[in-house]
Amino acid sequence: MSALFHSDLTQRLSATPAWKLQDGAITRTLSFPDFVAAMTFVNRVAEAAESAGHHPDIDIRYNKVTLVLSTHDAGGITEKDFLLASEIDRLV
Ligand SMILES: C[C@H](O)[C@H](O)[C@H]1CNC2=NC(N)=NC(=O)C2=N1
Repeated sequence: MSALFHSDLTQRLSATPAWKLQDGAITRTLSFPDFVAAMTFVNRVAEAAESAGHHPDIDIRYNKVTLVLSTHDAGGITEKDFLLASEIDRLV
C-alpha cells in the first residue's frame, strides 16, 4: 500500500479529527482515570492491531496513552493507518 498524497491526507485527517499529523505519522493521546484503565485500553488496542495486522507505536505514562501510526513498509501514512485509527476511535 502506498503512502497518501498531501490532499488525501488532509481529507482523511479532517474525517478523523482526534488524530493529529506529527513527524510523518498520525498520533492521538488519551487520558484515563488511572494506570489500570489505561492498560485495559492498550490491551484492546493490541487486539484490534493484531486483527488488522497493523501496529501502532504505544507510549504509556501512568494514565496517558499516546498512539502513533504510520506504515513502516511504505515509509509514510497510508489508508491502513486511518482504518486502524478509526477502529481505535470506536474503542474509546
Ligand atoms: C509482515 C507484517 O505484515 C508487517 O511487518 C506489518 C506489521 N505491522 C505493521 N505496523 C505498522 N504500523 N507498519 C507496518 O509497516 C507494519 N507492517
